Amino acid sequence: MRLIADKLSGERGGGVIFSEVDFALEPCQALVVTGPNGSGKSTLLRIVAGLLPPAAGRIGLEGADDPSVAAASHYLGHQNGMKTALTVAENLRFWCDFYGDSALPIAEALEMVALDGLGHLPFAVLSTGQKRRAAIARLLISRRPVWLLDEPTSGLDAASEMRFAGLMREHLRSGGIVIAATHLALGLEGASELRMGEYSG
Ligand SMILES: Nc1ncnc2c1ncn2[C@@H]1O[C@H](COP(=O)(O)OP(=O)(O)OP(=O)(O)O)[C@@H](O)[C@H]1O
Repeated sequence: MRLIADKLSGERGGGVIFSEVDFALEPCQALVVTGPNGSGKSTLLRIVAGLLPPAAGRIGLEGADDPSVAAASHYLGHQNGMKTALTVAENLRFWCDFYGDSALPIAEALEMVALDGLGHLPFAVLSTGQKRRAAIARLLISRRPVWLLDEPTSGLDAASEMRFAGLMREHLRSGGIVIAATHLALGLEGASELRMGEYSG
């Protein structure tokens, strides 16, 4: 399997944000997307995830049964994607049913993000960093080879950042692919970097 972006352009509100972006990623490889505010990192991730159409170019998986990245990916955006009125465990159960492929029991996923014992709480009462950790647990409950992460460590304390770096490394070791947009170091040695913001029209 190979994830290929070929001459991708992204538009927002009718204006071109970036153009001619190319990359190719194989299992065990990571791409860190950097660049100033507004340079198009989130737009690029949303295009890769299939949430926005590219203005031009192509994104897809070569050598997979389904060439769409959407079916093979977890997308963690700025929003955590959780219902505030449901408990943490109920939210994860929803996502597990949605993905339809249980990789790790919910209790174990919560342990991996150090939220064990908090699954019964309404998502709304968690702290900011705890909410982000619950959203990260969503990546663990079902196996999807491509992780698309937008500022994944936003709100995390140092211990949680280190724990999450370990989870990303484990995902890569087991043949996964990571694309992460970030302003912060993620602890992914050997990742390629795509620097946005050099588009001049
Ligand atoms: N729905 C929209 N309509 C018009 N313009 C938009 C829309 N969404 C985003 N933009 C613009 O597109 C540009 C790229 O935004 P994007 O969120 O992709 O940048 P970013 O690199 O992720 O920024 P940050 O580092 O602040 O998260 C920005 O100038 C933004 O204002």
